[in-house]
Amino acid sequence: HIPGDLRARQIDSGQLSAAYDYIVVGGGQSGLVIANRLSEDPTKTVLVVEYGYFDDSPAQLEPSSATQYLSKNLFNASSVAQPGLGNRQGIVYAASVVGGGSTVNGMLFDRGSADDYNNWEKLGNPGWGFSGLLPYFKKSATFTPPRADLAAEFNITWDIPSAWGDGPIQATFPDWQWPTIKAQWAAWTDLGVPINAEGAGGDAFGAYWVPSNTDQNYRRSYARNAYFDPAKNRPNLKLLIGYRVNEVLFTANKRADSIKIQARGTANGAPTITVKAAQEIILCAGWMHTPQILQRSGIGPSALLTQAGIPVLVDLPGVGSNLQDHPAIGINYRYQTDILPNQASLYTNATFQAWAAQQWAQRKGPSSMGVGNALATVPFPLLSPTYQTTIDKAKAQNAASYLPRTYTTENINGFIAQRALILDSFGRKDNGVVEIPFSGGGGTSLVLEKPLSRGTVLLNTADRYAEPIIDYNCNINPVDSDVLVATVKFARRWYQAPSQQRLTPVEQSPGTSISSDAQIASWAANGMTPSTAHGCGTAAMAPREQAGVVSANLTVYGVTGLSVGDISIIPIIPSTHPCATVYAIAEKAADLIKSRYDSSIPPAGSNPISTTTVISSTASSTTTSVSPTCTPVSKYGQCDGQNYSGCKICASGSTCQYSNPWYSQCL
Ligand SMILES: Cc1cc2nc3c(=O)[nH]c(=O)nc-3n(C[C@H](O)[C@H](O)[C@H](O)COP(=O)(O)OP(=O)(O)OC[C@H]3O[C@@H](n4cnc5c(N)ncnc54)[C@H](O)[C@@H]3O)c2cc1C
Repeated sequence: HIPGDLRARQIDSGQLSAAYDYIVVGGGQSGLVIANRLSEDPTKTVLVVEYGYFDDSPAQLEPSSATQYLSKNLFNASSVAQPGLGNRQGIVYAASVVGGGSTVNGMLFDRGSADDYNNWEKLGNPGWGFSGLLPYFKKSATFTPPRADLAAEFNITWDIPSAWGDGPIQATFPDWQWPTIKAQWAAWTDLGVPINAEGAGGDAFGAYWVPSNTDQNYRRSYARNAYFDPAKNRPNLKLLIGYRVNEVLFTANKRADSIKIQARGTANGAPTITVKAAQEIILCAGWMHTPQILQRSGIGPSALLTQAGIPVLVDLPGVGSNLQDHPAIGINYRYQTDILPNQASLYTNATFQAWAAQQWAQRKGPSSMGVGNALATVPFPLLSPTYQTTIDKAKAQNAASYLPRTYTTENINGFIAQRALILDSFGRKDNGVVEIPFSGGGGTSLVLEKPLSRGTVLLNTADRYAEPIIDYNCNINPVDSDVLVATVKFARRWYQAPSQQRLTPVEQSPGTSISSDAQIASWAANGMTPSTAHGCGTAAMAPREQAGVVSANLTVYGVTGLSVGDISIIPIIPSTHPCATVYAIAEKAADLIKSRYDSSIPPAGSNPISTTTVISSTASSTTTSVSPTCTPVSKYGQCDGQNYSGCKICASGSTCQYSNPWYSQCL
């Protein structure tokens, strides 16, 4: 169900204007933030083109959605076999729904440490240190404290002045915590891990509480309902869904002129529509597709483009390199003398279950929890007595030996510059190398926060419109394995710390038979995931000679009128779940874009699409058309689904709505 007011802003292809002042490619998390901010000025027109559809299911707003990751809202892709993981293929998470990752994610709403962002600045990006980003963190989010008795019982802490502002995204703590977590908190202190009162103000190291991005009724607060819906009365903001942006087209002097779009689900080579941008095109298609669109448009590593038969507009070796994520592995203990109630009580104890259901009917109790609200982000010196040996080993490495074979000198130099900063952070006590989330249960994840392995997202040269070839290159640098081995040993100490003993923890996995470093490393390689859905870095903000794709003002090197505003610009992955950081990036991007508004360019106006002048593509020779490609389906007709081969464009006044994999309907 789409409310009428929403429909008014949502357009179908027949309602497109020939040109807009700004075009945002991707109506995901960052795209909707940027579109909102740019359309605050009613004289500027903004078009957002999004491949996905709306997810209008109320269930998607519930805390339980935090772990659902519905495939209908994700791209269907996996990585190539990973030699560092016993040749297993890796899972790939990239959202394809209005609101993007913010619509589907786990709602754990944290930030990196100040040192993480300061590294971005030190890499050659003025204004991107923590002090430069903090105003944008504050501009994007509002924090509401939990109820006082819960905060007092669990010692939940926060510090509003240092971290929070009055932005559209709502953050708070759920109405519940599991009692066992108290012993777990105490165990950090047993091990000398500092407890920080607030992580979001730059102190995201040690152990700290993390709110969820929900409103006070524990409903998801995300890009769509916080940034897009409130803009409903703006006639200058338009969203086209169910369309894929194929390429950006350029004028002879390399100014981004327009985008070429194609209805979702139509065959490769099917007719396309071209829409012009007067001021700027902003790529917000996420870590997987922003580099792919650049590559298809002739901006990327020249060897790859040549292989794909794409004329090279700008040779930028950084496009699609520098892929980073947070690899992780689960560790599991059973508490033999568990405290009641615990997480299992929700399934095993009918009385508790009934009470929880009754509580949730009033939006209270355990069901208000998502994935949990406490993290330990452990600095290397606290994790392992041999941390300096690992740092020395990394410093002595020949960087190129562990980087993908496709990396050029620029890519290698970029990594060497990153490595110097990362290894400094390895030695610090105010930044963590590993994350251990805890919520009272016996199992947890051990998450590598600062991997040295780097991957790639490269165009499928045989079919540029197929999903790109993703290679995490995970666990290839042996230093990553060393850090993970140290983490497993440290996690065992945490479970065995005095404060946890009254729970009588018994190790289930990896199990006590896995004891030597080599055994732990092999267990990890065979079990770890290369991704915790934190893909980033594939159009990095860095100096061009270090394989940067965008400058510190987010414009793409070698062309004008084109920028990137999404997670791809992250040069070095921070020790945090990235959602809050993406909001800050997008808020800052919007300010940068506004500040370079070129008043000498005539406003785009609102001429209908039929007057569009088609600019020939430097990237591809597929035919371009400005009229709908088939007879639009009338309201209530089928418009998509497996084995459906009819027209996928809905008649004016209705849009194609997903019902299930077999059926979408014009509504
Ligand atoms: C399953 C999952 C769980 C996560 N859990 C957490 C969490 O608990 N905490 C946290 O902090 N972070 C989490 N994240 C990460 C966070 O949500 C993402 O990093 C963030 O949303 C990325 O924002 P983005 O704007 O860069 O990209 P996205 O939000 O992914 O937006 C990209 C958009 O572009 C569209 N698009 C792609 N290609 C094209 C094209 N060719 N044409 C038109 N449109 C296109 C896509 O459909 C998508 O909507 C999670 C992510 C996922 C996927």
